Amino acid sequence: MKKRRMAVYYTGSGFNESGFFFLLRDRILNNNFNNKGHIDQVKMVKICCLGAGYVGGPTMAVIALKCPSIEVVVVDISQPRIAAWNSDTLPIYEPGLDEVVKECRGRNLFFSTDLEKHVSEADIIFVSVNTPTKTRGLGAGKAADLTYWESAARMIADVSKSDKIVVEKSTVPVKTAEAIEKILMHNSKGINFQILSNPEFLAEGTAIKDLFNPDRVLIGGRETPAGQKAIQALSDVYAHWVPQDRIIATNLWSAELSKLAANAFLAQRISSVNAMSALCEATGADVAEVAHAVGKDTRIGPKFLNASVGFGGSCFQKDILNLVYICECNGLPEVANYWKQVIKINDYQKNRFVNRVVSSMFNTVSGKKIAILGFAFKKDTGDTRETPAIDVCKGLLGDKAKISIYDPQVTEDQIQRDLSLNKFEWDHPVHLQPMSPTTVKQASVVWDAYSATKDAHGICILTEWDEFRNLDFQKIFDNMQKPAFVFDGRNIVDAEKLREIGFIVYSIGKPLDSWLKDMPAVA
Ligand SMILES: NC(=O)C1=CN([C@@H]2O[C@H](COP(=O)(O)OP(=O)(O)OC[C@H]3O[C@@H](n4cnc5c(N)ncnc54)[C@H](O)[C@@H]3O)[C@@H](O)[C@H]2O)C=CC1
Ligand SMILES: O=C(O)[C@H]1O[C@H](OP(=O)(O)OP(=O)(O)OC[C@H]2O[C@@H](n3ccc(=O)[nH]c3=O)[C@H](O)[C@@H]2O)[C@H](O)[C@@H](O)[C@@H]1O
Repeated sequence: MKKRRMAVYYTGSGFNESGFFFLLRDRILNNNFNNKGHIDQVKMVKICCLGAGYVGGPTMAVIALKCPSIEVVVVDISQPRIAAWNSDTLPIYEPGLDEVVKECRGRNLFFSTDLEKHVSEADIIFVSVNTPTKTRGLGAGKAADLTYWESAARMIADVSKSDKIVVEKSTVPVKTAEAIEKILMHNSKGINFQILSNPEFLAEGTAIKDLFNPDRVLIGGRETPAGQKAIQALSDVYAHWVPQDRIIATNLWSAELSKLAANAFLAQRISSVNAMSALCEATGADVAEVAHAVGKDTRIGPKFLNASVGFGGSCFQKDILNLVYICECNGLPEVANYWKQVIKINDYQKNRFVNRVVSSMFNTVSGKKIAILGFAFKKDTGDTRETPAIDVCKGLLGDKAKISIYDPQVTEDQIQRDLSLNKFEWDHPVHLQPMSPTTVKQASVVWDAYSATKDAHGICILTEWDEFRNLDFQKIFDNMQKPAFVFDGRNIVDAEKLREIGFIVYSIGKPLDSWLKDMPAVA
């Protein structure tokens, strides 16, 4: 069967476009034929990924682990990031990642800054670069900034000497593939490029687990024979470990839009439960009980219904803003406003939390020490992009609090940077961000929860790190100013036990402490 295909598509000194994808497919499946139809020495398929970040790094490490016959090179314009990937201290913290990288690095997984060499040698190029929210010009504050994507596409066009499959791994606006195609084809010198959309659904903190066992792998491509063959070639990579029924093929635009839709639906669930949490506090209902009862309906399901201080992370807000912009550009203002509301409720939830802290503490936190436990946007990651902790800290600093921050994975430098950067600046490659942002003097960063809480008037729990559940709260209470407050933005502490110790406790969406009931309404 494979011999016959090769005989049909292999055309002497070169390939037509279908021939390239068949050869690629055969190589992925590890059968290589020369032009006489004999098996050649195996020439490895080469994958190159542009962007060694939270997505590029773990995704490529798992492909390398699961496909030993494929050479995977991850390249980046940031030299320090590549140096870190080649060191014992990887640039991102992700459970299980060290083990995967250690097993493959130097075998069939490589990290390099030599973009042009590896792009020109690759058969499949993943592009996993930043797609931040635009801060200036048309669509500022909403549209995706495709600067990094465009420069990656131009470089691919410039250095390529052979046919390539170019895979959109970054989250991009619908129809980006069309723009990328234009850039690639314009300079193609007769080279055949096939663009695929293969959005990534991993969540940070569980990236390796998600990549090992994805709910689905989505591959969108052109509905032409060459497009379909490119889809097949990429599915063959994933088929090394992902069951066939979880690999979904669609057209390009469905794949691009599905990624934005999935993030919008997930964020919408959180805003829905957070909106309910405000009503629970007003009525005496308990949001955990409501979420449990609602989630028991199999049509709704139990996941992603934890009320919180607000969602964070690099993508939910960015991708919804992008979706809103696309709706507006397509003349759909009602649809745009519908999704905008998800962000508005998230902002409301963060403001509500800050107002609750300030109003509970006699309407001022000026000069008071507030301990911040957790700064990352969720547990098991050191990532702080768009973390609700930034807004909460800025809100408290705005009311002149002194804040003392502890997070097990986030460095002081990162926290200071986050508190001084302007909105959306954080989402550009690190080496292009402002070099030395001004230090926020009212904020200090310490290395354990007990130092953070010593002499504090209140504690805000902003990340659900497991270690915060098991703190010695009696010891903490003894070392705090009185009355001592705990504001639990993640509902992880046992409020009743803390009240027995003497704390005044606020938990999101739970019946209010009698102290808080008399406080002015918050919004
Ligand atoms: N972080 C996450 O959990 C997820 C992110 N995504 C999407 O994946 C994309 C990447 O996200 P992250 O990995 O989190 O970003 P990141 O900021 O961690 O990594 C992006 C990397 O691309 C590099 N880069 C920028 N321009 C480049 C170029 N022209 N050539 C080579 N490298 C270049 C940067 O230096 C940076 O290291 C974004 O579109 C994001 O929306 C999708 C799913 C999950
Ligand atoms: O495109 C992306 O970047 C990714 O965005 C999210 O992943 P991530 O942001 O890493 O983490 P999530 O677990 O989704 O949490 C996002 C935020 O929502 C919060 N959250 C989550 C769940 C919940 O019930 N309540 C809640 O407040 C988390 O604390 C966190 O701040 C999606 O879950 C991934 O599928 C997607 O690939």
